[in-house]
Amino acid sequence: MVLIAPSVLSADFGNLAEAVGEVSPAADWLHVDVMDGHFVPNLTIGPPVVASLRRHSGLFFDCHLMMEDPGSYLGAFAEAGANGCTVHVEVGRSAELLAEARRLGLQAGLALNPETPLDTVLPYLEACDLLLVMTVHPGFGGQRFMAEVLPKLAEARKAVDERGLAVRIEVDGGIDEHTAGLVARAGADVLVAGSAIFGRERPWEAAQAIRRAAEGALATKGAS
Ligand SMILES: O=C(CO)[C@@H](O)[C@H](O)COP(=O)(O)O
Repeated sequence: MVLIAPSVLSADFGNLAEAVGEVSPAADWLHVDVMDGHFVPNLTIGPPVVASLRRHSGLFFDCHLMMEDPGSYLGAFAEAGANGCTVHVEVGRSAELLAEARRLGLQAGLALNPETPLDTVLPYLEACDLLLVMTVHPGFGGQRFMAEVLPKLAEARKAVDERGLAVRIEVDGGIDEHTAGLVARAGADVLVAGSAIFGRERPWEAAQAIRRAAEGALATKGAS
């Protein structure tokens, strides 16, 4: 089953609760992009905004911490109502951060950038609930999908399945109704999309189109 996670990065920040409410019937999770201006050259939102949104939404909040020091904030995100927090393998201390996330009752995610080899996350798979394979360089919405990441995504799926793990594999960046089938076939089961949902006139329908494209590709894969 494929989960669709609209990314709030492309939503109207002045009207966030309404934007989230509008897309919710077609969303499984809400992807919350947290950027610190250091790990990535952009600044977005933090725990107070998550806490405010929590009062308006019952969705699973999937917080992607693009931060150099996520460990200092995991507790604040848990307190604010996050359900899952994903940290980047590139910042180090992965074992410690994943264990801390789980200790706080969060689903623990580990992300890797497009140029980061899969080997860097393999030692931590058992400590993860989610592996986030970035399909753009993190920091901004609306970038081009990097098809060169597809072999790494397929390798990640193979590693998770060979170990018999229930780790979800999420993709983020450039996902739309054209790329959804590619990533679903390569093994992704959580699809994050920002501009292809919130950037469209009818976000709810756009999310459904992405879901249909992913499920259609999986059905064809099953039949072939
Ligand atoms: O983490 C990020 C960007 O760093 C994302 O979650 C973006 O929000 C995805 O945006 P689109 O590529 O779907 O427009």
